[in-house]
Amino acid sequence: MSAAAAYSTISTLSLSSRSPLPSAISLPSRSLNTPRRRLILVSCTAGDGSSKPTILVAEKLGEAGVKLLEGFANVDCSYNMTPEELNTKISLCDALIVRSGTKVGREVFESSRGRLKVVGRAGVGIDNVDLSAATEFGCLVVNAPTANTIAAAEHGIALLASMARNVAQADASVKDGEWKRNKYVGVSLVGKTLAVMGFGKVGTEVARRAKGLGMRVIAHDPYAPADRAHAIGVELVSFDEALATADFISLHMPLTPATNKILNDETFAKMKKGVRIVNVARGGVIDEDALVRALDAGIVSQAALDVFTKEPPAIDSPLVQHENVTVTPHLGASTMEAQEGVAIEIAEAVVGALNGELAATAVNAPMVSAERCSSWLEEAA
Ligand SMILES: NC(=O)C1=CN([C@@H]2O[C@H](COP(=O)(O)OP(=O)(O)OC[C@H]3O[C@@H](n4cnc5c(N)ncnc54)[C@H](O)[C@@H]3O)[C@@H](O)[C@H]2O)C=CC1
Ligand SMILES: O=C(O)C(=O)COP(=O)(O)O
Repeated sequence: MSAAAAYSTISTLSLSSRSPLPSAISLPSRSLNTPRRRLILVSCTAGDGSSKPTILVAEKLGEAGVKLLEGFANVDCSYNMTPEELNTKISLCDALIVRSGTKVGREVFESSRGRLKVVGRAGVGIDNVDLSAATEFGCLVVNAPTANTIAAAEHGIALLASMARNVAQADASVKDGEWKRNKYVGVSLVGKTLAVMGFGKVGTEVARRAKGLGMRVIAHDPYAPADRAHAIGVELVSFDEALATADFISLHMPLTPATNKILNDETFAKMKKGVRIVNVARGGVIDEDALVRALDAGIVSQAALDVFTKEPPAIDSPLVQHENVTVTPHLGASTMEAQEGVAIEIAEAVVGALNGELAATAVNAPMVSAERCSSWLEEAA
């Protein structure tokens, strides 16, 4: 199908025909009488007139994904670039693929001077991409929302169980020549209440697994339907009820202005004394200084953290060094299986978008102007 034909087909589709957008940028629900918003397509040949577009891969991507990209484009895998190197290279690229370690801020779009058409986020969270700048510069942002769900949920459960039994601390102690069986007595999971904060893809899989461990699972999510929760035996509760009831809290919401530092001095004060917290979502959803205070005060007895406001965190961070805190270096999505899946998912999304196909995982498509889109299509025709 030509790009123009594809555009005319797609422009008649409504948002409701697609899988839901990630909640971080969920669109307001539409009444039946509201005009349907149009989806937008990108179509592209190389900006320099050659037949192939150029795709810059800025962080390690699974081999199958790279191969898929190479079948369609010139692929430049340049890992560990400085921001300056990225800004220099970007003006020669039609698409950019990143994970969570690359900040794609306004200056990247400015430096691209209009050539960058697609940013692919090889994972779920798009908080490292400036979506409004992308939209302003007419660049489509796509993510890979499904392939790492299980990996993230499994890591959440791994942290939950290892925190409850002091596995990391006990391991370090034995390796130090100690044998402190009394010091590392843990707590049981069975019969305890777990509050899943953010009952989306990862949260739901964590809830299922926690039920299998004999936990009572409640969830808080302002946008999740109660019947989906009930179907797996989970009760949806208010934010305050979740805080007041939970023995364990597991965070699975995106980082947005609304969730930034959602756990803070005020909300820690509402928690059950001795609560244990797992964070496989984003560091920014917790006020990290407040968490240290809550740990020191015994409000929070333990925390297991995969993500940090600044990654990597400072080596002397009082949070990282706290004896009741277990940390991992943002490993939630890091299984062999998830990384291969994510690589394919993002490569297909980016190639599809550059080809002018419907970008099912676009996170800003409805906000890119139709005029901008039409100009790409004219260029491509
Ligand atoms: N540590 C890691 O390597 C990984 C981290 N993640 C993080 O986990 C997050 C969730 O991933 P998915 O479950 O795939 O996304 P998702 O979009 O399926 O689920 C997120 C859920 O959070 C809910 N939510 C939004 N605002 C909320 C609020 N104020 N309070 C409670 N719930 C709220 C949404 O309604 C949605 O149901 C991602 O945004 C990402 O930041 C995801 C994968 C791997
Ligand atoms: O998918 C996500 O949101 C993640 O946090 C995974 O991040 P990563 O791709 O492993 O840098």
